[in-house]
Amino acid sequence: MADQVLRTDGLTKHFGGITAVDGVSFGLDSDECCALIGPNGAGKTTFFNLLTGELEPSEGSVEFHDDDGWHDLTGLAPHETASAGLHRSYQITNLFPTTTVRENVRVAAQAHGDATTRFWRNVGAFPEYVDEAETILERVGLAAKADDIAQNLSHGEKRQLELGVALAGDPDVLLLDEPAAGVSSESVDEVVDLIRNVATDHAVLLVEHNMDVVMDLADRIAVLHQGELIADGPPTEVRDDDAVQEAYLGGYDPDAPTAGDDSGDGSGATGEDGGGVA
Ligand SMILES: Nc1ncnc2c1ncn2[C@@H]1O[C@H](COP(=O)(O)OP(=O)(O)OP(=O)(O)O)[C@@H](O)[C@H]1O
Repeated sequence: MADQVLRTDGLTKHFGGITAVDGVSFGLDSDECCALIGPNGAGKTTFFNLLTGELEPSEGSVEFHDDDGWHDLTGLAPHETASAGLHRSYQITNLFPTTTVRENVRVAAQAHGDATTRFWRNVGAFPEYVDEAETILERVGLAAKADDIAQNLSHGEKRQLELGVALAGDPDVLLLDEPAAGVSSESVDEVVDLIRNVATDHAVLLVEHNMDVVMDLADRIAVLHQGELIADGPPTEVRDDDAVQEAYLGGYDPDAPTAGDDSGDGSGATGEDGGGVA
């Protein structure tokens, strides 16, 4: 078994009277693709925000492991957790819409590199970041679109680019927030293949409502419900867990025909085509 790269201990976040994340102790191995699932309001986004430092925990800790051992990330700012090796893609697109595909990745690479405060200046002076961008675009399947303007990409391609942006700076851990959300059913397989590829050399923690994607990709599933981790284990075991069925999956059947809108309403798990099953 690989070593852990990330762990939380008793991680908790209160918003006034609401406990969004409630004493979560969780670990992620360096070679693992783990899915974090749960109904709307379960605390998944808050948990991500606590990991990256976008929110400060009320209690508990976040630690990250590298060659020098464990480091306490609790309460660090997002740029500090990113420097440590924790990168995130967002549910809401986070691209520079009017610049090129290459430039989106180049800026991210340079922001994580030494020239942090100069990332808009003089591209020619930093060819290594252009090279890094080219390599990443190759990997995410967008090399042929490098000169396209980001806002002109299809939705699926924007998801590929977001993954490319998250890969810039060579993180150890990728946190992916609904990477298949809004992607048409024809393109979901491409996104799944891409994440599977990226997961071969990164630890991946993904939030995803599409249970077909989750069952396809995840080595392990962690389930949040009302801020608490109610299950954490192998996919089939978690899928068949009574508490998980009741809290979220509500009769999810991988073989059931699916129909309906592409996004689902997020209140329960969806099949590949977004057919509600809750
Ligand atoms: N900034 C905030 N202020 C107050 N309450 C918040 C804040 N952010 C989240 N919450 C509350 O915390 C709880 C967890 O929300 P969170 O967005 O983390 O859930 P989620 O599992 O990501 O949901 P979704 O699947 O809809 O994205 C919810 O009750 C939400 O209303």
